[in-house]
Amino acid sequence: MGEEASCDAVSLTEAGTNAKPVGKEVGREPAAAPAAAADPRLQGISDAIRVVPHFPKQGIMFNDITTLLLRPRVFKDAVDLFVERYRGMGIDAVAGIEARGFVFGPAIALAIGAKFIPLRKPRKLPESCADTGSRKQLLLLLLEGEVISEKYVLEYGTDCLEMRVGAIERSGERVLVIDDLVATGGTLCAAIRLLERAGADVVECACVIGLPKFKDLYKLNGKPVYVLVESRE
Ligand SMILES: O=P(O)(O)OC[C@H]1O[C@H](OP(=O)(O)OP(=O)(O)O)[C@H](O)[C@@H]1O
Ligand SMILES: Nc1ncnc2[nH]cnc12
Repeated sequence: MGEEASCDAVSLTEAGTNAKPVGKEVGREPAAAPAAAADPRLQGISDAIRVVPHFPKQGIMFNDITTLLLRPRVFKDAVDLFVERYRGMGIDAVAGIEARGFVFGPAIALAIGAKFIPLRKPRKLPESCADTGSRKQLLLLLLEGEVISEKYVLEYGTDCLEMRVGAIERSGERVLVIDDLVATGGTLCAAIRLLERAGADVVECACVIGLPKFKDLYKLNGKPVYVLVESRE
């Protein structure tokens, strides 16, 4: 198992406001100027996201990606931008966060030749249960099917993510975490903690959208977050 992650989402009271660059890492300085920064596909992606005020709670500007999904050209552009960045980086697995990370993660995983690991909301993953076979077979089955959980706080509530430990098949597998959006970073923190507990090496987190008011405020155990566009709120 990996070391305990030092991972903190921001508290909502720390949030300020910020500008709106695109196609870049947040949460740590990029090693080089982002190649995607001037990519014309980014404007189309930004334009295709609907911003809904006061959903699901008063004061939240909700970034809705379902409008982007209705435009296949733009949807493909978003997937392609990630594929172009991560192809050839020796990524073994793409871990997608339920639910919206499941929309982008599998397409990216298939295109870069990686396996897909679903990080699920509570009580969706079956734990192994066996009443036949040898003691050794039973033990292996239970270990392989073990499900681990991490609770977290996000922009508008609390939740929990779960993963099957056996999805990481050898220590040090290189994993990319995918979601549609990073706000406080609470969800990504929980994802990193789960993967590291299972022995993975989390290379980077990648989201279509970043909320600028939270960037630079969260610590994700030193892991960078790459976002395509910043919210227009
Ligand atoms: O950075 P954070 O403050 O943690 O927030 C980001 C998370 O919030 C949204 O998911 P949500 O929990 O609403 O779940 P859903 O995708 O099932 O709607 C979004 O898809 C991210 O997973
Ligand atoms: N503002 C927001 N829009 C969409 N999803 C979110 N998850 C957390 N904050 C969000």
